[in-house]
Amino acid sequence: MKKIKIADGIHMLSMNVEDMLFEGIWEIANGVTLNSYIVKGDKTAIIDGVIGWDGVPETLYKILGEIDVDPKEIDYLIVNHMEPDHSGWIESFKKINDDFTIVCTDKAAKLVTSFYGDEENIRVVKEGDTLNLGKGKKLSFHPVPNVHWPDTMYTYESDTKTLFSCDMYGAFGKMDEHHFDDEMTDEEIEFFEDEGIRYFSNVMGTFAPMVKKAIKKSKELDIDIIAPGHGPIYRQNPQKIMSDYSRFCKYSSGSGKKEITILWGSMYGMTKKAVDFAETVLEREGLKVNSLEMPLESESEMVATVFKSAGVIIAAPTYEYKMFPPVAAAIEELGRKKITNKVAFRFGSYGWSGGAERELKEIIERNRMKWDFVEMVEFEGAPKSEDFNKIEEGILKLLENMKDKTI
Ligand SMILES: Cc1cc2nc3c(=O)[nH]c(=O)nc-3n(C[C@H](O)[C@H](O)[C@H](O)COP(=O)(O)O)c2cc1C
Repeated sequence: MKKIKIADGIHMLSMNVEDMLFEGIWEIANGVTLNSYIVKGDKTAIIDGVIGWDGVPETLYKILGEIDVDPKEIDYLIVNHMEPDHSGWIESFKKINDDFTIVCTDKAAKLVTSFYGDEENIRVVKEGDTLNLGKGKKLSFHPVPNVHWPDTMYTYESDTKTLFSCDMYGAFGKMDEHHFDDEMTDEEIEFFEDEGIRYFSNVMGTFAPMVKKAIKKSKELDIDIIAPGHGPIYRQNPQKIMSDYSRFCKYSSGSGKKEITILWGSMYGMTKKAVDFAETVLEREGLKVNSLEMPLESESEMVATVFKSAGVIIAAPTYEYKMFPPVAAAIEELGRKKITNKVAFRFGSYGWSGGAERELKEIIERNRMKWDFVEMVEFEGAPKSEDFNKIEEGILKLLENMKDKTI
């Protein structure tokens, strides 16, 4: 765990986490940070904690000592969001300090009690409530429900104009030496933008309508610094992460980069022959192609890659009268993440009956995904030259339809 000074009286405590599945599902190939914040006036508040994946709370208490904060003298725990990656240390904290007040929304208060037992000292806050810590440090609270649980809120510090945004404006990706946007190289900025896409699509995407409202709410505050619960701090250009998040909301509802993702699977290489052909057509047309072979690709990467692409090709054969299961499961997952309105094209091989196409339509319909497919191509066994012609036609039509979706 590291301590990073943000301003007089405000520190970030940050730790890198790797080799685990985020939310028990998402492979985090490049790790993730958990950020906690200390605001010290006459009184001391800790905004979100970190769970015990790195010897926390012991490492947390040690590092607090290094910035002259005695954990026993922390007055307020500001719980922006009760998800245990931020609040999981409260139980240990209670063992060393029995005189503190938890500050949170009414929905979080209920969760604090059900997760960590009856708490007497909870101060429930509503929109605009304030907490004066002294020495110019004044916090205000701004609920942003369903970003990403119902309990979530922003905490804003008016002296330094810092927004502690918790999961909002977060990104995957561990931080090494650089923690602020102005310290980062262009490569690091790009890295965190990509990791932001992966984080958003995996964790926040389902809640895109509420994220839009939260962006609006943050724009109403006078912000110099955005300090999220995961990922870098934005102090040079906090507008960047706000506009990135606005764009990510648009990816959720069908727009994307000028890229095509081919989401495919093949048992004996028949559909793969057509995938290889599609790739040559797309390369000829100058498109960036992301090829995701299922089930070899991680779910995290699959969701993120489809999410950010303006066009999608599904390539899968028939298997037991339905679609090849790993591809069908991937599309179900995209449906759960509410990735809607993509323009798409599908082709695949079958032996005698077909059935993949019917299941695909059923999944798209049931999940209300509203994907707009150009005419699908099914071929018997290996693809023949007339099948390749139809596939090429489908791709060219897809590229045409993609034009309005590319941002
Ligand atoms: C386990 C298994 C189940 C299959 N079920 C069906 C089926 O229900 N209907 C059908 O038309 N073809 C079925 N097939 C045939 C495949 O769709 C066909 O072999 C196709 O060419 C496979 O394409 P691929 O090599 O890209 O996987 C099945 C094949 C396998 C191996």
